[in-house]
Amino acid sequence: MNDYTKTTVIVGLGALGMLYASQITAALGPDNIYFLGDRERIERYRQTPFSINGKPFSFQIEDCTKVRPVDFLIVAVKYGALSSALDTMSASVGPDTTILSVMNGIDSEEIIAERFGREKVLYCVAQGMDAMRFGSNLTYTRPGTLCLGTRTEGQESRLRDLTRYFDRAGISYTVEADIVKRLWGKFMLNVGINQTCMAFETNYSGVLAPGKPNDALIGAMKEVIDLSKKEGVGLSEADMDFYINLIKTLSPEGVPSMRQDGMARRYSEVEMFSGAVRRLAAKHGLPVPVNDMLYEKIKKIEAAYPSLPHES
Ligand SMILES: NC(=O)C1=CN([C@@H]2O[C@H](COP(=O)(O)OP(=O)(O)OC[C@H]3O[C@@H](n4cnc5c(N)ncnc54)[C@H](OP(=O)(O)O)[C@@H]3O)[C@@H](O)[C@H]2O)C=CC1
Ligand SMILES: CC(C)(CO)C(=O)C(=O)O
Repeated sequence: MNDYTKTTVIVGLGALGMLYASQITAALGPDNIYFLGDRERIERYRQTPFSINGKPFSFQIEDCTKVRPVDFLIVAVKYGALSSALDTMSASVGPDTTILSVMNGIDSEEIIAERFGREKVLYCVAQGMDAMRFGSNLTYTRPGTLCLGTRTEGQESRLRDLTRYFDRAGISYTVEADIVKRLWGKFMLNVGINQTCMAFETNYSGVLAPGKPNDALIGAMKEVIDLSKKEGVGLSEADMDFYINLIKTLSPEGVPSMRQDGMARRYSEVEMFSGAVRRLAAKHGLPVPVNDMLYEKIKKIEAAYPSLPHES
């Protein structure tokens, strides 16, 4: 089978799902890429006009119960939806399927590996994109990069197959020597920027300027540096500066995915960020007051949502 006929399936028709589907379709055509849905989603999506940068976006969607195992599977849902996504994707996973999670946080790969087998899961960190989804409309100017790596012996050929496919699909990637450090570096950024933008209801310029949000950004990231040392990962302030500089390359009016959730009154990934920091910090007896403050602020915002919103 050549790389043009490899089949890719995406779980999560949101910001990143649309971003990668459109890139793959533009390079390789629409035939071998589709989204997975249950009956309700398929019906709902058929009645919804989707767009990317103002242009209509069309896509294939298949009933998740009626599909066969595929070559590549991209998991692109929010943290709260991961457990349902595992059910959605189960018929698409066979012994040769390679699974990639573009989710933020430090544990989605572990959760997926527990269900489907660790040999199938390559590690991935999605960074540098300025994707913003409001409703069914995605805008972006920077598609970012997927940082890839392995943590299980014997995955070299899976990684080689994937990078060959990405070369043809025009998806930017790097292969990381230390994927755990990369995962934690991005986690540190999200714990800072995503939570601060949501908690203070602001955008990148509001967080980067001197003031309380900026203090929270730096404080929350420094707590992750301390935690990373306890966990044997060893992030440094140089890593923090690298990630803050990355945010400075994005549009000052832009907002991260978590603030997009807040604006749409969707429950956020707070458990994947300060929730995880607090759980790990408790294990080490490490105080994390900035993350405690952000956690409480975000929970309070969510508690004031008018009614249970739909996930999208
Ligand atoms: N947006 C960004 O710029 C970046 C995001 N990330 C991370 O990537 C992950 C995805 O984020 P993002 O793309 O923004 O998320 P979105 O909220 O834009 O999209 C997630 C989509 O998943 C769908 N979904 C939920 N459950 C299921 C299911 N069981 N089966 C099929 N579809 C499902 C939802 O659709 P429905 O409406 O039908 O429920 C929703 O549209 C997150 O972990 C985020 O932190 C990482 C880097 C950048
Ligand atoms: C920090 C950022 C914007 C990186 O692209 C991100 O990961 C997010 O929006 O969740």
